[in-house]
Amino acid sequence: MTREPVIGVLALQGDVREHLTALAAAGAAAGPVRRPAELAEVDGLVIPGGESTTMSKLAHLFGMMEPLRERVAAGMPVYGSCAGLIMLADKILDPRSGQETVGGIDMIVRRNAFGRQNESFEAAVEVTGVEGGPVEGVFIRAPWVESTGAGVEILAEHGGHVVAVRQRNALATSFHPELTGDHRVHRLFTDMVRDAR
Ligand SMILES: NC(=O)CC[C@H](N)C(=O)O
Repeated sequence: MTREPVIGVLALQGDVREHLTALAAAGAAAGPVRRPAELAEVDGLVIPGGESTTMSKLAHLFGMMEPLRERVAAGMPVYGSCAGLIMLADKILDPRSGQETVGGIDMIVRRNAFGRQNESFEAAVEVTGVEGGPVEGVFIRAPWVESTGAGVEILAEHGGHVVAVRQRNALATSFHPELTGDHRVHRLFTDMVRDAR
């Protein structure tokens, strides 16, 4: 018997509850992760949207930065949306001073690239690997991917900018599928976690 995959949501800051709901709808057992011991228990992890500068600070404070780096480097499936995408970038073009990332995707990202809070928008985005038509992309002070290394698969673009990528075990989107009630991206990630076990 195979149990359902256990997927954590990094719960230091950001829209944790929405991801937990989407993961449950996608068929995963989902729970919040704040401590290294909780991280050790999960098969995969979502890093939510929020504010990457704050999340980075809290990850240090909670002793999570190194454990996160280790597990991502060891192949744990991980999905980051918006601020989570920034956390998975090997490099930020315009980091706040002292801002660090977990890394895992060979890309350079630009924070707040699509504009400020009041320039947030929604757009239909065709995502490679997501069947059944475009997803409704919710972009809130969203980053874009400025450049990618050779091992990075580009899954989606919007307005000529890369907004979804995958490299090995790491998936990331500039937008927030957890806010739409469409669980196809979470299902894609849940399948990645299932395949990795
Ligand atoms: N909605 C979001 O996650 C915004 C991300 C935010 N601009 C950051 O730099 O972290």
